[in-house]
Amino acid sequence: MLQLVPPVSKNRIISDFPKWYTPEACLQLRDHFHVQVRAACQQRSTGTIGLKMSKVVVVGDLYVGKTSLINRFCKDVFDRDYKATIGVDFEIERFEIAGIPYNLQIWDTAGQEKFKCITSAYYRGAQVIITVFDLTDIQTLEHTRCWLEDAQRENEPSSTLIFLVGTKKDKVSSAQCERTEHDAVRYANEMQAEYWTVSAKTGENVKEFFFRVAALAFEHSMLKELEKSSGSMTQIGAGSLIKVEKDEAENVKDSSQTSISCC
Ligand SMILES: Nc1nc2c(ncn2[C@@H]2O[C@H](COP(=O)(O)OP(=O)(O)OP(=O)(O)O)[C@@H](O)[C@H]2O)c(=O)[nH]1
Ligand SMILES: [Mg+2]
Repeated sequence: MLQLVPPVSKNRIISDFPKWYTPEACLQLRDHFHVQVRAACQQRSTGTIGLKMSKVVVVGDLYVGKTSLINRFCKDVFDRDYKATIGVDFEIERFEIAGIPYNLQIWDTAGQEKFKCITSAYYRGAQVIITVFDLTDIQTLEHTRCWLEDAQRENEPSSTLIFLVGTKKDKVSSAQCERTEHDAVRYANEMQAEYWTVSAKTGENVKEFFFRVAALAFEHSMLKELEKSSGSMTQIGAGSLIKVEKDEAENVKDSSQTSISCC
C-alpha cells in the first residue's frame, strides 16, 4: 500500500505516560493516560487529533538556553558558542502517542528586549507555554513571571499548559541546584506550572521533559475534543432527545490558570 506520510521515528514513540520531574510542582500525578483518552485511543476514535499541530512557545531571558534546549531535543546537537535568536524560529516534531500520531510546533523566541514586539506576535494560539530560566542566574527565574504574563496576554489562560524549566544543570553543584529548586518550585506553584531542570549540554532530562510536554498536550487536546464531540443529551418536554454542546470554556477546568500580577 502507498504510504503518504513517513512513519514516526522510533525515538518519538510514547507508549507509557511520562512521569513528572517532581511531585511538588507538576500538572498532574497520574501514571496513566486519562481513562477516556485510553479508551478513545484503543478504539481509534480520536477525531482530528492526528491531523492537528499543537503550538508550543518557548520564552525567557536572553542567554538562558532556549535555543540550546530545543536544538538538543530536535537535532541532538549542542553549540558552546552563543548565537542570539533573531525574532523567532520553529521546529516541528512528530510523535506517536498511545498509537495516535501527534505533532508539536515548537516556537523558539528571542530573549532580547529589542525583539519583543516581533516575538509577542507569535504567542497567540499557544497550547503550551514553556518559561525558561538559567539555574546559574536567579534573576532570570524572577523574570519568568513577566514572560508568562506577556505570553498569556495573547491566549486564553485556561487553555494553556505551563512549564517552568531551569537550564544548565551541568553548571551547578547539586547543593546549588537544590537551593534554586526550592525557589523555583514556589514560582512554579504560583504560575500553576510544572517544574523541570535540564542540561542541553549533557542532554540530562531533555527527552524526558519534551515527552512529558507532548503527552500532557496530547491528553489535554484529546479531552477537549472528546468533550466537544460528546455534548450532552437533553429531553425537551415529551419530545425526542437533542444534543446540547457545552460551552468550550467549561471544557478545560482541569488546567485552569490564575492571572499573575507582575512587574
Ligand atoms: N553549560 C551549558 N551551557 C548551556 C546550556 N544551554 C545553553 N548553554 C549556553 O548558553 C548560551 C546561550 O544559549 P542559547 O540557547 O543561545 O540561549 P537563548 O535563550 O536561546 O538566547 P536568545 O536567543 O538570545 O534568547 C550558549 O553559549 C549555550 O552554549 C547548558 O545546558 N549547559
Ligand atoms: Mg535563542
